[in-house]
Amino acid sequence: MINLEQMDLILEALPDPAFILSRSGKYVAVFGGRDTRYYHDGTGLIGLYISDVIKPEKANWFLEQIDKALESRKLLVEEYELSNRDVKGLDDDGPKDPIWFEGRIQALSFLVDGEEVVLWVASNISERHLLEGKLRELSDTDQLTGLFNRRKLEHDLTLHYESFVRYSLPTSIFIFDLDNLKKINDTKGHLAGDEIIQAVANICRSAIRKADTACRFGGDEFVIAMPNTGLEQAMQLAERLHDRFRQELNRFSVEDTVVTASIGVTTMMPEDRSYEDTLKRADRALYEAKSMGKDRIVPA
Ligand SMILES: Nc1nc2c(ncn2[C@@H]2O[C@H](COP(=O)(O)OP(=O)(O)OP(=O)(O)O)[C@@H](O)[C@H]2O)c(=O)[nH]1
Repeated sequence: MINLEQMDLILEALPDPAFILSRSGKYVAVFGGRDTRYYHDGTGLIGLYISDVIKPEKANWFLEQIDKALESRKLLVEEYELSNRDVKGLDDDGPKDPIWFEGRIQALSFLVDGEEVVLWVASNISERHLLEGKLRELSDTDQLTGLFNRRKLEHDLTLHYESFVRYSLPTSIFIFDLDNLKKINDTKGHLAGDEIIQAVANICRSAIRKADTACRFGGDEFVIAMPNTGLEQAMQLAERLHDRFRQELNRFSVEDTVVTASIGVTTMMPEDRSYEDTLKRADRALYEAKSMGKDRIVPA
């Protein structure tokens, strides 16, 4: 049998800190989480209230989670970021960078000073969080150019289409395809072609706003999605981009062959049943630009 003294030692040896918190946010007790490579010592918080030590917005979030766990009586699992600078009264020993925590919050079946309480176990998941972020970035990114890939474009367009349906916020789209890349590949080699594709990506990156999604759609085809942008404004941006391609891709010319871009431009319209309809219209405009002799912009 484990005696009370041993129970205390077990609680102190818990790898992750376990807080007992009251409904009003009082730190009633803190156990475990003693390794300063992972955690700051939380014992100085005992007797204080969350709202005394954490800024109001974050403190409110903590209080809401306590409420939720007390109401549901079920295990609540939440991820959050916190640094020792966010919490008054913690000492400097412990990780310097903000920590990502997974909080596991469970209502307890007794009162402390007449108040309901929860057990809040806070596990440091910073490494996992970082890895997840890197994986997300990799799965959204085109390797050659660093632009977004088709998967990310489709994700963003789904959200933009919802905004369009709900709030009539228009999203415009360019779809463009390089002209004559095959000739450069065939005469100067595939690496020269890669360099052109990268140069195009750099131009796109420097021309777009933060909210826009520039994506390599495949091969020598690119798409830019611009939320909150109508057709007229999109046409102006397309002209500007097209001019820059003309100026900056000139240096890759081979004999009389110049790499240019054919661009189809459109915007979401009420008859579009999904973002795919918008993309298809832009693609038809691109096809028209190609068949009219390339190196031009066609709106649809
Ligand atoms: N170097 C390089 N070439 C690529 C890459 N992806 C696609 N291409 C080439 O891009 C060309 C695309 O085909 P097309 O669009 O028919 O070729 P194009 O000469 O641009 O023809 P037009 O669009 O009609 O002007 C093919 O030659 C592909 O091999 C890539 O990642 N690197």
